[in-house]
Amino acid sequence: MTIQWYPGHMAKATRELEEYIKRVDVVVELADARIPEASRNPVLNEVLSGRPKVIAMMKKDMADDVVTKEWQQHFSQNGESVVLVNAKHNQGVSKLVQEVKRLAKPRMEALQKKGIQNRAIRAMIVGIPNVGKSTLINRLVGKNQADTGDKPGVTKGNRWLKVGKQMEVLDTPGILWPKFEDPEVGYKLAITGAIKDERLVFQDVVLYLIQQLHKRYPEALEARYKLSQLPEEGVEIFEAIGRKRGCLIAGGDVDFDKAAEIVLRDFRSQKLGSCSLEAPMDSY
Ligand SMILES: Nc1nc2c(ncn2[C@@H]2O[C@H](COP(=O)(O)OP(=O)(O)OP(=O)(O)O)[C@@H](O)[C@H]2O)c(=O)[nH]1
Repeated sequence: MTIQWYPGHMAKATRELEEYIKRVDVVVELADARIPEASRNPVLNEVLSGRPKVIAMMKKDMADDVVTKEWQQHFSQNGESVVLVNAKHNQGVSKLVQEVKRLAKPRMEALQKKGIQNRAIRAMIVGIPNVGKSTLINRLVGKNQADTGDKPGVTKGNRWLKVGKQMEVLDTPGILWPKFEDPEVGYKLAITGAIKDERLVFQDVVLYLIQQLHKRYPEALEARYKLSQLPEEGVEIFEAIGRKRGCLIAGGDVDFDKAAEIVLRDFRSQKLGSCSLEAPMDSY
């Protein structure tokens, strides 16, 4: 496993995040619904400075509904506020706005008592790379405002984008660096596209994906690759997929890089269905 994390980088990102959080009333933490645990960073809760937070489980359309419900319950039981979102198709977005307003209420009432009237609620979006931060911000603010922000020369970093009349969102989403001392977390982040699938470990990443699919969704593997009986070991399934798809090198051996590309592409484009890669307690 050669995917590595650079602690200096993370410390800097965390300090920046802390500064931004001081300016907001509510934090919206984006998690990938397929890997709700692996896509979050526990450091966030330590730098909230008392700000309320809602977890938006993004890409809910790509995850297994049953498992997502389990996660929702799990987070709720831990006292976390959760909303399921599919920003691509604008589902759950208004619910998220309602939840931000609900969570902000005590802070807004406190401001009113201090004589600060009619200040919009300020929210910040944070999440790991590729989790859907920009897509959500575009949904929240509407295309026009976001487009303006994209023009060269427009100063970014301190601007608030309007979300209706009562809410604003910081134009710079916070990058929440994933934390992965655990190699499995690294694999999950590579599979979902949060970190680059480095060539060196590419086959390992996809082998892990195949093992997870074998454990959780064997019928999806069988159907997609027309394998009437799945071999027992992940590496054998990997090889069988390669043969079925004609990924061969001279001498008739399987070209695992090519087979890996196919499986990863199929997973990311949901050709294998809506699959979750982790469940609370992992009771599978
Ligand atoms: N299916 C699905 N795709 C989504 C959803 N939200 C975002 N995406 C897709 O995920 C990809 C990444 O989305 P972005 O909004 O660019 O993610 P980001 O967090 O801003 O990414 P970085 O700028 O790399 O940090 C894009 O291809 C989006 O179309 C969703 O709810 N469902």
